[in-house]
Amino acid sequence: MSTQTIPKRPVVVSGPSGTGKSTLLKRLFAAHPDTFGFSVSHTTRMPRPGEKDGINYHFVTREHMVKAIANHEFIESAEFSGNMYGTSIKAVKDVMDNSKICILDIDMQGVKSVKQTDLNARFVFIAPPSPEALEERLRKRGTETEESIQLRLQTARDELDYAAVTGNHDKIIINDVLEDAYRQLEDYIFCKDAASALSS
Ligand SMILES: Nc1ncnc2c1ncn2[C@@H]1O[C@H](COP(=O)(O)OP(=O)(O)OP(=O)(O)O)[C@@H](O)[C@H]1O
Repeated sequence: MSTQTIPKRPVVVSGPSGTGKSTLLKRLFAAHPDTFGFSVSHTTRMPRPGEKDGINYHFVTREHMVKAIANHEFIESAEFSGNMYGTSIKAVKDVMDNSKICILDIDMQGVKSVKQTDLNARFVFIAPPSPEALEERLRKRGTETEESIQLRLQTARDELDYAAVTGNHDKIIINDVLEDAYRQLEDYIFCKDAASALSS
């Protein structure tokens, strides 16, 4: 690795479900174990035995979370089985303060939301080689029902339309051959390609 300073700007990685984000990120984290940090999410659910506040989650009341969301303190939030979960802007800043690059694997709404903040993030979109390949990956993964696959493919169309607009992302990587896509991601994050040199 060169001595060039790597920007600590958060990197937002988005793309349709099944396009390979988790696969690429898992590899990135394994290859660079000390470079990246994760933002600690908030939740209104009770801590499970052994879970620590501020480590596993920021455990907060529903009242606190509702107020903070109304106050635009959150990038994204959602409700699952009666509990609220979300990522706050401060949680991302905490990662930066710790001299780590925060990677945010979020959806299109999350991307738009990050753009409204002062996080000065870089935006990477992971695209499938084709809609057919995306469908095949979702089916092969074997984690979704037919209904869920259809929903994901429908959402993918909107995400691809959004990504087709110049300027919405700083870097678009087509995840066809995994090895090639991984190299492009790594090069972009570590500023070894032209696009990142311009945007950092
Ligand atoms: N370049 C590739 N070629 C073929 N298959 C791939 C490639 N990249 C990932 N896959 C496979 O595609 C499937 C979907 O990948 P993955 O789970 O990483 O997607 P994701 O974008 O993280 O999805 P989600 O948003 O739903 O979490 C996995 O089974 C993975 O092994």
